[in-house]
Amino acid sequence: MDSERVSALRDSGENHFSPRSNGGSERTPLKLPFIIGVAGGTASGKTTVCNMIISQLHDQRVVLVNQDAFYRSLSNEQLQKVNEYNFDHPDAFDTELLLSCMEKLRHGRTVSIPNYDFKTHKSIEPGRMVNPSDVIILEGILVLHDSRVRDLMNMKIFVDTDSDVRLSRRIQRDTVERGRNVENVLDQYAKFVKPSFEEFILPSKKHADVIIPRGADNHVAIDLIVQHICTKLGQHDLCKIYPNVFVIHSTFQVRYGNAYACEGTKTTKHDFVFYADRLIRLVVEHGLGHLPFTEKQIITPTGSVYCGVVFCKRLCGVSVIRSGESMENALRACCKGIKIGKILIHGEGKNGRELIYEKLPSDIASRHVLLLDPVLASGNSAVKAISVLLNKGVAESNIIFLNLIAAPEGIHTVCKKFPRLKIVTSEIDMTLNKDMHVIPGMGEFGDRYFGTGSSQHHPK
Ligand SMILES: Nc1ncnc2c1ncn2[C@@H]1O[C@H](COP(=O)(O)OP(=O)(O)O)[C@@H](O)[C@H]1O
Ligand SMILES: Nc1ccn([C@@H]2O[C@H](COP(=O)(O)O)[C@@H](O)[C@H]2O)c(=O)n1
Ligand SMILES: [Mg+2]
Repeated sequence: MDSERVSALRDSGENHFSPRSNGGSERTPLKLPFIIGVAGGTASGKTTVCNMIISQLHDQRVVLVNQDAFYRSLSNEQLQKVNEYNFDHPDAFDTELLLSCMEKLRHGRTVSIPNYDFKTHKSIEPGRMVNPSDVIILEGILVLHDSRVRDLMNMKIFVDTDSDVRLSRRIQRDTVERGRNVENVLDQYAKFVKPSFEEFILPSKKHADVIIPRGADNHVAIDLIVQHICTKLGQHDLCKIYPNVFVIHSTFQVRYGNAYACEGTKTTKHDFVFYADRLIRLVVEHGLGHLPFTEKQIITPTGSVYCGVVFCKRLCGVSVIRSGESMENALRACCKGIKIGKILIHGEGKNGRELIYEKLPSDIASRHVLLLDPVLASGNSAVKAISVLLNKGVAESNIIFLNLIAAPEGIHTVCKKFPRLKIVTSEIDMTLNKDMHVIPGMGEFGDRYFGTGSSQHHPK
């Protein structure tokens, strides 16, 4: 399999099936599925965690593929000495077959996945027919071990459960479900399971994007993962429709910050400001990366030549009062001496927006503008603010609109009207509620950031 090509496709954001696929066994792979790998030691709760994720992704088409299905069948000779066979070694699996099945599923083809019997140690015919889906979860002790398998994944998870807990669960499970006795389980554990865990499984943890301590008991981690998958499935579509929408790379730092900033009653004003400021800084840095630049060579103190870049100097920030003012400090910290203008817009509901106040640099028409507003909801205020800038002579393509959270409705509104402007955000949320608030959202951002109003601890 050509893993370089796989990475290139993924990096270009080419992902996921169309929700309007034909539903048959051969689907048009307009987009590639979102592939999640779930590894961890035996009985760590991998299967249980996957089933919880699947049940929470109720409105997505999800399929679970178990690495166990790709165990090689034992020959009669091997069966005679089954107690000497290491089922925890990478060679126990037919990884070529796993890769070929995954590649077919990834390209929208139905595949037959073998059925494995833990009592007879053999594959049994017929296999299980698996249809392609929007999300494919590949689960097993060694799914993060082989780099070719890892390269297929958009998200890598390691379920990290205490080894004593795992051993006691394994005894329980294997004596009840896999036809073993306690002595077999303990012998196999000491001879193969534990040493292979240390040699192959534990080292693969470093490849994980997310580590789930305590497995299925960790509801917070599972909720975050489900939210991330939902966001990714929605986000990629919008980024494909509007190539000028950029969602900053969703590291766990970003999700961590968003989790705190979005949390309602438990996050104090102080914590909210801390996490919001971190996210704002990331968005501002990312937004600045979209400015035009020229290359510049300099001589370093060691006399070496360094080839760097110089960004366009004619810049200004414009904050939409009041929430947008929370982003000014981060912009000032990144661009020394930057001019900052302000716009105040009034009006709620469907009756349009009114410009109340503006103070903008007199030469704004010749500048690149970073428009600051942390929440893009319906997009009506943004449209008004952008129109003010355009009326002042700013070129649409010279505007970069920075926000922390954007609703799909706001993105549609802004991007349809202003296709040349860029939007940089840290997260595209699910939708707007009837009060035009972003869901799940952060509540009243200005009140929470500046510590005013009754909603600071009870966001709507
Ligand atoms: N959080 C948990 N609490 C109690 N029992 C659990 C928990 N997670 C898993 N189990 C049980 O432990 C056993 C192993 O879990 P499983 O999900 O099959 O692990 P794995 O797929 O990692 O081998 C199963 O019998 C399962 O029901
Ligand atoms: N015939 C077999 C095949 C595998 N095993 C053990 O299963 C474990 C992997 O499955 P989990 O659900 O626990 O992840 C692995 O540790 C093998 O030792 C087996 O006992 N017999
Ligand atoms: Mg399992």
